[in-house]
Amino acid sequence: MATLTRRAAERPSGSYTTKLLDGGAAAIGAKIREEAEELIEAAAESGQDGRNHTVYEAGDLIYHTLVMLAWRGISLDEVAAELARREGTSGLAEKAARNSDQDQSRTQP
Ligand SMILES: N=c1c2ncn([C@@H]3O[C@H](COP(=O)(O)OP(=O)(O)OP(=O)(O)O)[C@@H](O)[C@H]3O)c2ncn1[C@@H]1O[C@H](COP(=O)(O)O)[C@@H](O)[C@H]1O
Repeated sequence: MATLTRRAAERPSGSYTTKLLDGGAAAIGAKIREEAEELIEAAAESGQDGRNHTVYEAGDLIYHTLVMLAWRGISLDEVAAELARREGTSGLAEKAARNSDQDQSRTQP
């Protein structure tokens, strides 16, 4: 992440990360979408080869996600704080609370 933050500030030529950063959210987002698809496909593959492939594609997806954060000037600490804020709240409970908030705002004038 420190390397990617430096790339975002300095934009050296000959860097793949610089090329992505210069393409902005659209270019980085397209790679994230592509790598997410590849991760899903790899995870469905069986055996040790499928496992290794999944690790490889997860690395690609995480790298491109980190590039998006660097492009937005967001640190990993900020994401860690968001995850810490969620700690202990089940996704099901969080979703139920959100749906109940939406129902209330629909019934209130
Ligand atoms: N961790 C990574 C990393 N993971 C994946 N990739 C690149 O992400 C791309 C993945 O895209 P694909 O698999 O689709 O490969 P491709 O078809 O060649 O890619 P496209 O031309 O279609 O974009 C490949 O070019 C990989 O080399 C990465 N590139 C860089 N890093 C890290 O970022 C650092 C800085 O890299 P540079 O900015 O390029 O010097 C490196 O030292 C690494 O630590």
